[in-house]
Amino acid sequence: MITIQNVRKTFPIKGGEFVALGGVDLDIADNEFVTVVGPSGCGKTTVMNILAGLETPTSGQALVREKEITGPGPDRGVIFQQYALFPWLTVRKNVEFGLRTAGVGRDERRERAQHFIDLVGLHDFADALPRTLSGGMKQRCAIARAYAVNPSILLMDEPFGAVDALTRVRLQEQLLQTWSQEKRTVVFITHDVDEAVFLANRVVVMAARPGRIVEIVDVDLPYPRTEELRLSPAFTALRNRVWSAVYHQEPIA
Ligand SMILES: Nc1ncnc2c1ncn2[C@@H]1O[C@H](COP(=O)(O)OP(=O)(O)OP(=O)(O)O)[C@@H](O)[C@H]1O
Repeated sequence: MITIQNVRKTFPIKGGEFVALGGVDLDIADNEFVTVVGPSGCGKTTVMNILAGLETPTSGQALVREKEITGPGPDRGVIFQQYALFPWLTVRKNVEFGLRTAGVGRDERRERAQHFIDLVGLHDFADALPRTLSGGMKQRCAIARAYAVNPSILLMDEPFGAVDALTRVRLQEQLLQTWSQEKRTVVFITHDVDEAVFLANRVVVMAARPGRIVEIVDVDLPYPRTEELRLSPAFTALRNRVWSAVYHQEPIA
């Protein structure tokens, strides 16, 4: 369970302070898939950085299982838009990396890495170097690497932002397949309204100046989410609702 309680975050700027988050409250249940969508600068990455333990709130609290987040930890895996793979290591070695750091023995490392490499569909590329992989494959490798250390929470900041539209759709389906087999709590940031609705149990819509939550939309659609579902009236209705919440935000005085 993640609890965000009245979190404010300000940054000093010339002549005062900039309010990046002006009081954010959110509870996320274990194994829930939450997406966060909103215009540029509304504070999505700031929320993520606070959950990752890379930033601290100016006031308010962020907690995991009732314990205040005080820094990064193995209970939270972070996946960014840039792949952040080690270019000199093969897929397998990249996935094993965190396990090695955690002191997991060789055989178990192998086994766990192989499990997640298979799960993200990179079986045939386990011994390939990142530069020989497509963008989508690199991102699947990053997902396998995050999963391998067995965090209960995955924090994903625009992970599919750098790939083409078709690959993006495939990656969404792949991620949901992985998640349905290995449930984790996922907080997933995106600019893409379709992606936000397709993936989530709940879509959190944020607005800027100050960064805040303006609406939370329950996505009451069954998993597995399929292409057919993506084209259904129920999906379109939810997508339109989220779209309106994002793009028809009242400018505030
Ligand atoms: N270190 C900092 N110093 C000053 N301002 C900052 C700092 N970090 C973030 N901000 C400001 O806080 C606001 C929120 O930034 P954040 O990166 O969280 O937004 P975002 O919603 O993730 O945006 P985008 O979608 O463009 O990535 C922005 O206006 C940004 O300029």
